[in-house]
Amino acid sequence: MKVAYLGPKGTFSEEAAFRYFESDHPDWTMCDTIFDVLEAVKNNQVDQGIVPIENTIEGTINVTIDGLLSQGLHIEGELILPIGMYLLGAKDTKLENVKEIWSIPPALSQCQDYIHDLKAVVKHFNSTASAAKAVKESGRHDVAAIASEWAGQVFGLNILDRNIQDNLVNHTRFIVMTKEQKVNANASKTMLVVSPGEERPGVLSVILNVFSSLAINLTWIESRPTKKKLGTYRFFIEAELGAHEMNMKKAITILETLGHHARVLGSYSTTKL
Ligand SMILES: O=C(O)C(=O)C[C@]1(C(=O)O)C=C[C@@H](O)C=C1
Repeated sequence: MKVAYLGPKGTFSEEAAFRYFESDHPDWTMCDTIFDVLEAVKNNQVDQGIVPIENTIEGTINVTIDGLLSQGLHIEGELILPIGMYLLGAKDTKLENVKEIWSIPPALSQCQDYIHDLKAVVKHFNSTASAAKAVKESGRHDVAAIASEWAGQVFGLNILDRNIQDNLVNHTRFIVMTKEQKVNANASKTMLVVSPGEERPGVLSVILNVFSSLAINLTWIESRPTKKKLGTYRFFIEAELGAHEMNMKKAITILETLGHHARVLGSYSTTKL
């Protein structure tokens, strides 16, 4: 089995991948960007890919949910990983001399208060670990990376500060994706994307009522623009019920009867670490 994740060595995605597939011993493929992971699954270069979808502080990772649709992928599993952000610098770098902080945008957003207090400017990288690698290679003492403690060890950087995220309790939810949809009779959740049949007042509340009337609990909802016309959206809805369950099948049938388009993006269970 081949599995792709966001590299280089030392990313949070790597930790998520290693822990999720612990006993499977897959062949690993490291990709340069989150989108490249999605594309590797779509192009059959790998059997599965694991990518971040949501963080406690930063919220939704849009490249993931937009890419799920554009690449026609399915969700097979989910893992929730605790995240501690570390400020890492080259040997002899002093915290008071750090003027620039490098990392991937979701990681920078998770540490906004800290960066503001430090009055540092930010520079975007494709991952926390690629930022850590660049700090090491730069040889500079006025820059630091936000990354994991493990990335610090991989690239031989010193810890300037630890747990610098805005909220101490911080998690990122990762999803495991495949190209083909598989039926999972033990799934406890379903992710749907619902495109309203027509834009009219209260359309979202009509859609949500379908779930509440069947006593289906929703765990996540995100609206994303259709990218075709300003003010038009589709809704990602995650429900706490497997797609094989009678009530979930009913909900989908009712949504379709009401003229909405409902597509199952996956049905899966959660692994919380
Ligand atoms: O850059 C990494 O280390 C990643 O695995 C990506 C990512 C993300 O984009 O959310 C994953 C978990 C953390 O929330 C921060 C970064």
